[in-house]
Amino acid sequence: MMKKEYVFLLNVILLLTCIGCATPPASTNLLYQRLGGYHGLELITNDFLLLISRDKRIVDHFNETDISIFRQRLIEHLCVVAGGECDYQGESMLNAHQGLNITQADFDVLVGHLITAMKQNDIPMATRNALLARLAPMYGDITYQ
Ligand code: HEM
Repeated sequence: MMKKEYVFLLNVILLLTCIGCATPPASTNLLYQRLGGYHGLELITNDFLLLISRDKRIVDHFNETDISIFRQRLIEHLCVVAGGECDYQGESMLNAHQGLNITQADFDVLVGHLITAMKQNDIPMATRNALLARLAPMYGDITYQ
């Protein structure tokens, strides 16, 4: 494993020691609930970050990233996208990814890891696809053309 990947992985592992610290916001939304609610999204995001940390094709994009903050923003963002009552405090997808030179291939790799993370948490295909359908329109804002 390369040093940068190792550091990223170490950060993720350290972070996972604090799982369950946040208070889950209440929500009645169906997709959000089908994803396991706030705790379900925490588990999916943890697995998602581990998969990213082990993937040398994309891990370098996150060299400067504070994994703890990134994890929290990801959970909040997925929560809002799924219709949960979270307060997303991050940037728009356009602002967050502008200038990062994210290719369409990078996007596909990352989405593949999200699918794997959902599978690892026993999220059924219909639910996985429902979330992906809500993320797909962000494609143009995240990748550079
Ligand atoms: C469906 C696709 C994606 C979603 C939903 C997503 C979501 C997010 C969110 C919520 C943030 C946090 C923004 C903030 O802190 O203000 C973020 C930041 C970021 N994303 Fe993405 N992203 C996606 C695709 C990608 C891809 C394909 C890459 C590169 C392989 C990528 C790399 C980054 C990086 C480097 C940051 C900045 C992290 C930092 O603060 O250092 N993202 N993304």
